[in-house]
Amino acid sequence: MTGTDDVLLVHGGTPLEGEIRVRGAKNLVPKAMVAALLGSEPSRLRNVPEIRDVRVVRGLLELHGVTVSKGEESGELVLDPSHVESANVADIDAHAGSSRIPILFCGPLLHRLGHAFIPGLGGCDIGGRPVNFHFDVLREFGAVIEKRADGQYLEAPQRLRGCKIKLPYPSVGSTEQVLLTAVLAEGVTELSNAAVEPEIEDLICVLQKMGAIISMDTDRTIRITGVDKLGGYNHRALPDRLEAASWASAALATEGSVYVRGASQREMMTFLNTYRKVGGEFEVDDDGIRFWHPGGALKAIALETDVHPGFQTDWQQPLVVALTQASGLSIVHETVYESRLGFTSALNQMGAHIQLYRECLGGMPCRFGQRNFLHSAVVSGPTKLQGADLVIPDLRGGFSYLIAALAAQGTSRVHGIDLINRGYENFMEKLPALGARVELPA
Ligand SMILES: CC(=O)N[C@H]1[C@@H](OP(=O)(O)OP(=O)(O)OC[C@H]2O[C@@H](n3ccc(=O)[nH]c3=O)[C@H](O)[C@@H]2O)O[C@H](CO)[C@@H](O)[C@@H]1O
Ligand SMILES: C=C(OP(=O)(O)O)C(=O)O
Repeated sequence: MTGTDDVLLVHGGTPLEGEIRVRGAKNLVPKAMVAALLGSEPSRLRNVPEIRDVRVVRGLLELHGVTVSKGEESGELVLDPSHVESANVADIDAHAGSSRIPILFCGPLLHRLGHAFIPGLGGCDIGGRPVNFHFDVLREFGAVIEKRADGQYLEAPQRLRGCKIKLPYPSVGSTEQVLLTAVLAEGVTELSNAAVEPEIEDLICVLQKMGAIISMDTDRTIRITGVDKLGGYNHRALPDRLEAASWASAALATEGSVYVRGASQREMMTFLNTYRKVGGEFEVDDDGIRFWHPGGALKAIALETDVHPGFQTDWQQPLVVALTQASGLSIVHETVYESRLGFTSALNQMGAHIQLYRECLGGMPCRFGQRNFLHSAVVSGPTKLQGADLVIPDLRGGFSYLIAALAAQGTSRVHGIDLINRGYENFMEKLPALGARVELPA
């Protein structure tokens, strides 16, 4: 989608009503695809959504000699890593800036080839997003890393060795980096202060199916005993709890009712508690969750994002739009990314009252408190929103703008909607299916 195709006209004021389906998680599927590189046999991944991050990783895997084909069922990929050693990676630069996943190729490529080249990373612009933890842990395993103008060049002069690591912060990507590297390293790796997001547990399930030996303690410690060889896996990806929560927030902000087929309660417990506190209702059944606005006033809340099992940061932006419709003052403290509240200035242009603060307004001071980042917000509501011209800043901010435009009176022009394809499967079909009045400009 380019040019005017990348603009969506949203005519607001209609509640979202109906049913949509979510498939496998954006934050698991691409990583499970990378894990296939570690195997000596083909892997089968099911419940794969058609989103851009999956296409990007597919392209990178193919460049590295992995054959990726459709399986028998819809949403199934078969990944065959038999020819990785003979791959030609001359075109890898074309993938620079496309997503954050290339950094996770380090361990698997070092094991298979003894070297790896990682082009510049992409991902959402919601903070500095350094990768220092990743390279620090890879050095602990014995990798040698050289920064070049076009990316990072890594070598493993000998087989990588298991090690004892403590992450400075429970980073999701760094935990996955350790897992994907330690499973084939020599000896035992002990990772403390690890992230324990549901997508990480699902990645551990994938690796265990391949033959890895991984145990998790209750204190964020993960122990991995390296093995000499891994096989393939057959795995159904866990559902996307982030997309599910986005549709739930859209139902609340537009005073609608949306059944999210595929949504799973277990991974959404913290979100569901918060949803209930705001005044949203939900009903869980075996196939999904229905979310709705029961009528009457929504309630203001205090919200702090955190690592799992806290309130996931990717849930924050869509829910903030619903908080503009709650009565009273809501407080939002973003503790995972230092710049994830910038999207609120456009909401203010639409009529919201959101004031940002440098101080930690949550219960606990966070890493950003003394560092001049506008990472807390006070949302005063309820406020009527008016349609506006909006430019999408990042993935969740983009979906939040769609929600705001749907909740607003009048028409909004939303620019840059292609970015939403990174993580929301078929959202252009799902919106009208829920009764949203959206159109591409003539
Ligand atoms: C593709 C994917 O799965 N993306 C998710 C992943 O991102 P990602 O894995 O990039 O996020 P991390 O958990 O690593 O980042 C968390 C915090 O750690 C910091 N940090 C991280 C690595 C590092 O080397 N140095 C460092 O300082 C980051 O700047 C950030 O402040 O987890 C985030 C937190 O749940 C989610 O918002 C993203 O949707
Ligand atoms: C921040 C996100 O993703 P990424 O890490 O891929 O940029 C997200 O999914 O909201």
